[in-house]
Amino acid sequence: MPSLVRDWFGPHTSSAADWPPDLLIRAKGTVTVSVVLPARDEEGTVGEIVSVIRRDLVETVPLVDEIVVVDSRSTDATAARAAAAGARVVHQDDVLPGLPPLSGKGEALWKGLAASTGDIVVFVDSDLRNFGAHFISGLLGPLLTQPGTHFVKGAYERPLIGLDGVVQRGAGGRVTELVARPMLNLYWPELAGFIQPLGGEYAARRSVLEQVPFVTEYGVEFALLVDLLERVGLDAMAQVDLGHREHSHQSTAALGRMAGQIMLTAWSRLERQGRIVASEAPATRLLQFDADGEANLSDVGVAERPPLASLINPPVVPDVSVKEDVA
Ligand SMILES: O=c1ccn([C@@H]2O[C@H](COP(=O)(O)OP(=O)(O)O[C@H]3O[C@H](CO)[C@@H](O)[C@H](O)[C@H]3O)[C@@H](O)[C@H]2O)c(=O)[nH]1
Ligand SMILES: O=C(O)[C@H](O)COP(=O)(O)O
Repeated sequence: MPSLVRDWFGPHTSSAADWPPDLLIRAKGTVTVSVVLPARDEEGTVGEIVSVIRRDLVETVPLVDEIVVVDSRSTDATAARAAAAGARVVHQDDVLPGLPPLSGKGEALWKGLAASTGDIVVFVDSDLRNFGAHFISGLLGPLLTQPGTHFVKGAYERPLIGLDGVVQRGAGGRVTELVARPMLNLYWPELAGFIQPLGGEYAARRSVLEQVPFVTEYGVEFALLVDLLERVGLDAMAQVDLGHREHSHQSTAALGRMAGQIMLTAWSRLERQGRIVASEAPATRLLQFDADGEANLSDVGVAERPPLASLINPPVVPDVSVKEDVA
């Protein structure tokens, strides 16, 4: 391991087993904790996740003060299932309704940050199939016990589970391995020690989350790592091993679009940091061919919400980059 990463990795990597809830409840004091779950068409999993959080981390040990599900334009029973399980459900486009709506996961998280109140915010995906309370207590450990830690990312083994149910251990996280990890190593090698840079489970202090922009769509995790490195420094960032993680896999074509969004996000940070001077902006169109040779054109452009703290004093108009029209 390069020494820069090795020096960070040991002292900043722990395991969920190091942070049992009954130890954390003593450290919590008056600090409040929100769990925010972005959810687009997750009726099959969101209710169970919310139920486990309520049972284990609200009723058994009062570690979590608020559970907010951000319904991200679902067309199924996601909102009803989440509400029935005891979450407060907000609809993505109803939060800060004066702003023009943007789309995707990053928008759902930013709206979730705006709609929640906890001093610490834990983000958890709603499509997890093996969720346990340790996902949340593990992420809270360093934040509740170490004042200098501001951001904690989950790490795990990620299987790839085929439609036939065959499990390939360690083969999940295809965009992580083929795009995000190489990009981080090339341009932000300090971040190379994060085992799962794109994982959807992470927690941070509100005071810090409100100071950084949120990229929309699937650019949000990559941008948060790069922007938080700049804002709080590597020493304030940590990771916790949460065991293994199973989720719903997207198709290869959908992951191609995710990869495009992440590449554009990386490009935006390189440009902002003055490390590339481009003669023209990259295209945001992605042309993909299916098995029958049919061409499909998508827009993989990402937009950006400004730091939430900047909205307290208007201008209320967000810093939104306009997506290219692919029609
Ligand atoms: O428009 C959207 C798209 C997704 N989601 C939710 O976001 C979570 C993650 O989305 P998913 O489509 O399952 O992403 P993955 O294929 O699992 O992508 C991985 O990589 C992404 C890019 O970093 C991360 O955002 C994800 O959290 C991470 O799991 C799920 O709860 C979704 O319901 C929304 O709320 N709105
Ligand atoms: O994080 C990733 O790389 C993407 O979510 C893809 O994950 P998967 O290969 O496990 O579907």
